[in-house]
This record gives sequence, C-alpha cells and structure tokens, in this order.
Amino acid sequence: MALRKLVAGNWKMNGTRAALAELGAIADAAAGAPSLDVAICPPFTLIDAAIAQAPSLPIGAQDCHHAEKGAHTGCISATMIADLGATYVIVGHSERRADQSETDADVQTKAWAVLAAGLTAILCVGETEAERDAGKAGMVVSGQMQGSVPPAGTADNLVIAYEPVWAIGTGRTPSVRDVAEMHGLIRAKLDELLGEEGPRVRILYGGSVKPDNAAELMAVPNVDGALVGGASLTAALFVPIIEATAAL
Ligand SMILES: O=C(CO)COP(=O)(O)O
Repeated sequence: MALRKLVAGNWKMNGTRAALAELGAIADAAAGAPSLDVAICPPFTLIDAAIAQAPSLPIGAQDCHHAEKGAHTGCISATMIADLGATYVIVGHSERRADQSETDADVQTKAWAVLAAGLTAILCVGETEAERDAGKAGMVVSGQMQGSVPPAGTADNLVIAYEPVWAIGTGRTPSVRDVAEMHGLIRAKLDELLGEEGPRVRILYGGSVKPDNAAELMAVPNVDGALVGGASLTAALFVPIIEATAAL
C-alpha cells in the first residue's frame, strides 16, 4: 500500500531565532507539494516562534517528559507542546537513547504521553554499527519496536523512523536492499503489534538523507518518508529533498 509520505526535519540542538528565516522557503516548498506532509522539529525554544512564522507548516518537538506536569525541573510535557499548536513529537531518538540512557520502556511511556496529548509520535528505532556487524540489526530493531511501540498507536498518531545509528551524520547510508529488508521487517512487526492499523502506519528512513540520495531512498518499498537531520537546517538542502520526494 502506498502511504502519503512525510518528510520531517529534526534540527536537533541547532538554531537560534535567526534560523527561523529558513522556514519561509520550506513552507513554500511544502505548499507546492500537496501530495506530501512536511514538518520541522526545531528545539523547544523555537517552537512557538516557528508556528508564528510559518503557520501552514506543521511543527514538532524532539522529546517530551512522560508526565503531564509536576516537579520535573527543566522538563517539558507533551501537553505543553500541544498547547503551542505543535503537531509531532520525536521520541526515542538514538541520541537520547545514548546521551540520556533512555530505555524502550521510557520511550513507550513518552509515546503514550504524546498520544494522550493528541499529538503524533515519531518513534525512532535503529541499530548501532557493532550490532549490524554482528548480524543483530533485525533482532535489535524488532526488540525496540516490541518494547516501545504504544499499543494504542494508529496511523493518525504514530510514525516510526528507522535510523541506523551508524548512518546518522556520517554521510553513509545502508544499501537500498538493506533499507528494504529492514522496513519490511518493521512493517511485519507493526502488523503484529497493531493489527489492522499496522499497514497504515508510516515508516520513515533517517540517516544522511541528502538531496542526491533522497529519490533513491524514498522509492524503496515501505519507505514512507524521511527524518532528516543536517540537511533540514537550511532550505537550500531541505527543499530539494521535499521536491525529490514529491516527484516520485
Ligand atoms: O538523526 C537524524 C534525524 O533524526 C539523521 O541525521 P542526519 O540526517 O544529519 O544524518
């Protein structure tokens, strides 16, 4: 089944207010590609201003706390993100799994919080290079799915992002064959975990997506869009990725 593609940018810990100048051209490209969904996930500090600057462009956050509110100094809840008018929250990014020691169980409770706030979770999974070299990539990703996908996930509130850790920020990407194999495995796992919603949940590929490889990667079966890091920081690089995906 061909699903409507989503091309989402993850700005990570990049961008001060000056970066908002990129959003105009990105919003224009999104408007010119009505067959796709496009989104930008800037740092928390820019969400409000990004929504004001580009009201037509869906905006997301990169993390949230699992609780709705309370004594958690420095944390941000999904409810607060929803209150700003955002649409998406990334959960379980490998950088948080590594830097903040987030477990599958942590990621699942965060995903629950995102769904409860009426937002869409972009839930990230992916193996390290050592795990791939050991022939364990499928097992690792399948285990992450088992432990972190919320059973209440539907096509409307859940997106999976397959991001092999070794492809993030490295300029290296898996072969088209490896991407097809992993996305097929993730699809089968979604079918197992979510029943009839499984075939409709989008599976994004992330890791060194650039203008020159976007068309090839986005054409792979079961690749329903991209989660783009570095190349989403400027319209000059992100707009060609939107256009290449829309042209498929
Ligand atoms: O981690 C990523 C998106 O979440 C991918 O980052 P890069 O596109 O910079 O490799």
